[in-house]
Amino acid sequence: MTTVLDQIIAGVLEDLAARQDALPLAALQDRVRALPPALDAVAALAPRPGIHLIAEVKRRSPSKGDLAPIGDPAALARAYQEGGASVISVLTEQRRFGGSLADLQAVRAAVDIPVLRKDFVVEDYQVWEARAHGADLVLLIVAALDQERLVSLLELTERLGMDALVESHDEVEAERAAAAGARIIGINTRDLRTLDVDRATFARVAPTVPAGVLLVAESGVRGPEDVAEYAGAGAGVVLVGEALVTGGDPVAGAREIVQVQTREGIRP
Ligand SMILES: O=C(O)c1ccccc1NCC(=O)[C@H](O)[C@H](O)COP(=O)(O)O
Repeated sequence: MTTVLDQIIAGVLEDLAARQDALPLAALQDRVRALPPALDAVAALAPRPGIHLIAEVKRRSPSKGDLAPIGDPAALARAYQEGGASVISVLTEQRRFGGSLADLQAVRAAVDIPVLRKDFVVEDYQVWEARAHGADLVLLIVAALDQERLVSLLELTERLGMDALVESHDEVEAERAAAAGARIIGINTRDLRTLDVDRATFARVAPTVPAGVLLVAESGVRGPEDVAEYAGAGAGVVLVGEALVTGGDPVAGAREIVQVQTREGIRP
């Protein structure tokens, strides 16, 4: 059966082929070599008494359709940074999420904290492309990659001085992420088959992630109570999209999240 993920990746690969025709890998690599080093996302997300926020620039989604008209992604990212975000996530997938590499580049130029390229990365070219447009880390979705590909993409990010947020949806995927050597593991509580969010997934899967790995709770945050729930189950980082772009005041929205009082849950 074809899943939503399969359909998204099919579109991503078509668009990727067009970009590869327009700009061969060697030329892309030359651009990357001329850049300053990537920022250190692991350091930016290091455990602390409070929660870290990865704030997302998200225009549209398969589950919700149009979320918000984001006229100026750079201004939105600056607002997130002002509100206390530690990392900015930029959805660059075009067909389903309305994002672009231009959004990524604009955000990179606007903030001085690490920037995540959030996309459906399956080819080396996309990692080089992410770095060329200023990303410091990329999303690698375990469900989209066999283990060999996951390991080799992770190695490429390291060679480029980048980090990866390795996303899992269940215990088996979290184990694969850890076995691949991921230093940042996300547990996405949105089921990729149904697109439904079940926040309880985080508390179920989190204990299977080894100590010392940065643990990110992804999706489904509606407000501070959900952040507190994820933090209580061990998340040191939350990734939030919809609630921030639809909330009306991104500075206040980000601030409200990073000010959530965390207790003993967050892992060292
Ligand atoms: O958001 C979706 O509908 C979606 C569907 C299929 C694959 C991925 C999808 N979202 C990507 C994300 O992981 C979220 O943008 C991110 O976790 C933020 O989620 P939220 O705060 O619930 O907007």
